[in-house]
Amino acid sequence: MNSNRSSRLQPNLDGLVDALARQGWGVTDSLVDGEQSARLRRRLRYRLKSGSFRDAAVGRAATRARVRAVRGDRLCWLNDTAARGTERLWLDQLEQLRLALNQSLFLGLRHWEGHYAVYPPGAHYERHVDRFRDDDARVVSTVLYLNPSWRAEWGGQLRLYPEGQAVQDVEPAVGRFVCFMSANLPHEVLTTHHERLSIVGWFRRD
Ligand SMILES: O=C(O)CCC(=O)C(=O)O
Ligand SMILES: [Fe+2]
Repeated sequence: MNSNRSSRLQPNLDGLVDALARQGWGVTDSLVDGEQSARLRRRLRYRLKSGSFRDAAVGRAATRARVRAVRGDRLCWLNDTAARGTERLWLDQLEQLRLALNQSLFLGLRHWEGHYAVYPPGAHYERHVDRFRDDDARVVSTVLYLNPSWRAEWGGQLRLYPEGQAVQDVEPAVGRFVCFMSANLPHEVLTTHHERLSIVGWFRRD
C-alpha cells in the first residue's frame, strides 16, 4: 500500500513544471489514474447529494442573473483538515507539485485551496483571469477533470489564451490535469452540453 501510494506521488512532474515555466501552462494525463478519478467522482457525487454545493459567486454586488451570465458552475470547497482517503491522496499529490514548483521555479507557493465544480448542461464560464484585482495571492491555477468518456460534441472545453501563442482548447477528459499561471493567462469554459465535473484550485503565496 505504501509503495503504491508513494509511486502514485512520483508521476512525471518535471514535464509539467517545464511546460509551466516555458509557456505558462501545462497539461498531463498521468498524474491521476482511472481508479482515483472514479473515487474522486464518487466523493463529488456524495457531496452533491448531501447538499454541500453552492452557486458560484462573481463580485460582491452581482445579482444572481448577472452571475449566471458570467459563470454557471456550482461548487463545494475542499476542506484540508477534513480530507480523508482519496481526497487526502489528491491533496498529497498537489503538495508534491507545490514543492516541485517551488524548487524549480521559486514561486514561493505556500498552500493550495480548491473546490469541486459542477457545470450543469448549458453552463459556461466567460473569459477571465483567476487573480483578483484586490487579491494577488493566487499564483498557479489547477484543474482536474472527473467525467468519464467525455465526448467532443458535449463542448465544455477549457479555452486558454496564452499571450503570443495559439489559442489552446483542452478537452475535459477524465484524469486530465491542467495548470497555468493565474495572473496573466486569460481563459474560459465553453458552454457544456453535458454535466461537467472537476476539481479547480489555486496555489497561493499567502
Ligand atoms: O473548469 C475549468 O476548466 C476552468 C474553471 C475556471 O476557470 C475557474 O473556476 O476559474
Ligand atoms: Fe478560471
